[in-house]
Amino acid sequence: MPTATPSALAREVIGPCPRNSPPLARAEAETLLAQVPNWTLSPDGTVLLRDFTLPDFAGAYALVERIAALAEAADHHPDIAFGWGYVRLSLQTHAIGGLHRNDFIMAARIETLPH
Ligand SMILES: C[C@H](O)[C@H](O)[C@H]1CNC2=NC(N)=NC(=O)C2=N1
Repeated sequence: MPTATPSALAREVIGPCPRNSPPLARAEAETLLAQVPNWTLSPDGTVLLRDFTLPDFAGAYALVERIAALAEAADHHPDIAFGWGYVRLSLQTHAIGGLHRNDFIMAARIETLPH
């Protein structure tokens, strides 16, 4: 269960997102998606998605705890669903109802967690 070295994207600062910022256009989101290859875009291009498979419920719960701690530290929070053997994440910047660079930074940070 090695911890990945943070990518350049993961080391960027998650800054404030003014409510009038335009969400990323689909083409911009797809360019950033190349830097978080385990993630996908929702069909409408407004949400970043990631599924993890874990060995059991305890493994899923432990990963949720690590993600929650990271999210609190960054003040940027994915929606999380989990159960026996899985964790499902959705990331969006609620303030703008779409994707911001912050979502991709958070996704890249989540990739550094052991799982
Ligand atoms: C006040 C606080 O900084 C904001 O509500 C933050 C908290 N976490 C957040 N998380 C996400 N995913 N989107 C947001 O817009 C958001 N806003």
